[in-house]
Amino acid sequence: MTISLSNVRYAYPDSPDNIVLDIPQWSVAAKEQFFVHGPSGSGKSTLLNLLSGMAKPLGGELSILDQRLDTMSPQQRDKFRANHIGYVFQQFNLIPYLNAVENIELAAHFSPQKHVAGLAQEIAALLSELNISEVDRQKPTTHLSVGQQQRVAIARALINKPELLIADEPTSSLDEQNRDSFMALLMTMVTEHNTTLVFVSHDMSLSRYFSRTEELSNINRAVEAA
Ligand SMILES: Nc1ncnc2c1ncn2[C@@H]1O[C@H](COP(=O)(O)OP(=O)(O)OP(=O)(O)O)[C@@H](O)[C@H]1O
Repeated sequence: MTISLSNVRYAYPDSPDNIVLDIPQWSVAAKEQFFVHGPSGSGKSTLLNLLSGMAKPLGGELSILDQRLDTMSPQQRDKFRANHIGYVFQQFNLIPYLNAVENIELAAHFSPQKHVAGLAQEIAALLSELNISEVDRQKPTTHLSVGQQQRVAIARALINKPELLIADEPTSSLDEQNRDSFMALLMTMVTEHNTTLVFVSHDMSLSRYFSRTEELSNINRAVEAA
């Protein structure tokens, strides 16, 4: 299993009585493309924070790639994330004044052992695969179209060859056409790279792209109690 949760509970430190997540059992197999659906405030981003090691469960067992995140120190979780997990965010979070290559180099910097042979060639290959021209690679990313920024964000998420890719509503600010092309490209890339994908959104229409779909309320007991 790429992801395995058992009796995982979480509350934010400033509201310890408000249990946001209480997940008895949940798992995602390697190379699965998993869609987690839920309304605003249901805990989707919180779940992703736990999976990526940015937050630590209050209790229970949380394993990613057969390693227990819940017993790691914050530093160990940071290192684990850099080495094994890619992230695509809602607003892509590219650094606007850096160009595409520099944005990707920065991500690669946090996982140096994955790039023993030619980082520049790896970036060039990925950007070619994603159809970002030589000229566009040199522009600050604010000067790129939304569609181009999406593709740079995918390249940045994949440069460290993560076994697990996490996507947090990356289509929420896109029009229908951009959304469809982003989804098609994302699915092609994760299939080609044998990446496990966990994608959260409130937009149920996206479920058609995925091999598995789950309502967060079906795995999270805290929702019923709320
Ligand atoms: N930093 C925080 N401190 C305290 N409570 C928080 C914090 N972040 C989120 N919450 C609470 O946790 C619950 C789940 O929030 P979360 O952001 O995970 O939901 P979501 O499903 O991702 O929502 P959205 O679709 O609107 O992004 C909400 O009740 C929210 O108020």
